[in-house]
Amino acid sequence: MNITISKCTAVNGTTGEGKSLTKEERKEVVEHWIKVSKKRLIVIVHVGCINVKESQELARHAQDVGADAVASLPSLFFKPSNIDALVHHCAEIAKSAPTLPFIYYHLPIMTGVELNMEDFSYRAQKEIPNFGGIKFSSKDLPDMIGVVFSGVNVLFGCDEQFVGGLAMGAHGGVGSLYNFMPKIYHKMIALIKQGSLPEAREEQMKGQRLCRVMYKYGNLQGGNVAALKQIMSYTGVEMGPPRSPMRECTKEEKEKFKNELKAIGFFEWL
Ligand SMILES: CC(=O)N[C@@H]([C@@H](O)[C@H](O)[C@H](O)CO)[C@@H](O)CC(=O)C(=O)O
Repeated sequence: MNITISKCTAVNGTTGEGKSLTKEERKEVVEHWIKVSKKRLIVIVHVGCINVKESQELARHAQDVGADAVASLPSLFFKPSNIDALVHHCAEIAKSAPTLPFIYYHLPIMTGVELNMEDFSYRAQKEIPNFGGIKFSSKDLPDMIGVVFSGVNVLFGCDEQFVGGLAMGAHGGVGSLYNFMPKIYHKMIALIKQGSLPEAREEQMKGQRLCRVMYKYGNLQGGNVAALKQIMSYTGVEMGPPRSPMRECTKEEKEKFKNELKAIGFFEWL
């Protein structure tokens, strides 16, 4: 069993954050990540857009500049209403970067597209020659285990449920908490591998404590990404302000936020 976790920003290049960026900015971010990663990191470029042409352009760009894989959400306004439409949409994007694995990015809470991923997996393996797996950011673990048994790679994306995801067969994780508390998540992997479930749960509870504070400020700021950026700044990595419709914390909020993180022990987990 080879389980890995990945820092979301490092691996996806243009995901959570990237959804607020223009196409040109996204290309710039990708080029920069590829330059600084110098092949030490796997760079998976998220290319989901509101229309397929722009996704194809970003996929081509990712392939041209040396990315390792592309990933895409479904189309975000005209949403695929059935598996046929989703497979077709993914195939259209995947064929624009034919030498790279294509990963479908299943994030129903944000996209509203909640099709059965087990059914999708069987179809995608047959119909998308470079299909490489699913980033599974849904809490529907029964659906996830179906994907695992279809033979498809699963990168799990619900950080507050990582232990559950691993227990159900996820092969790795891509998420936002790994940006600032990777040690805790590496520990979860090690504990699961050695069969120490109670200890793994202890570590998972830290993730849950973090999420409860993060959601509170994410709600105030108009989105979790804004709160996640704020947490990054407490670890010494300044990410700049979030983009509209999210907002930065006020000075008082920043102080309170930091104190609440201190109270749960966050700074000892780094
Ligand atoms: C809905 C959402 O934003 N999910 C996050 C999680 O990492 C999430 O922040 C974490 O599980 C806490 O809820 C990722 O799966 C999403 C992500 O990696 C991305 O948008 O690129």
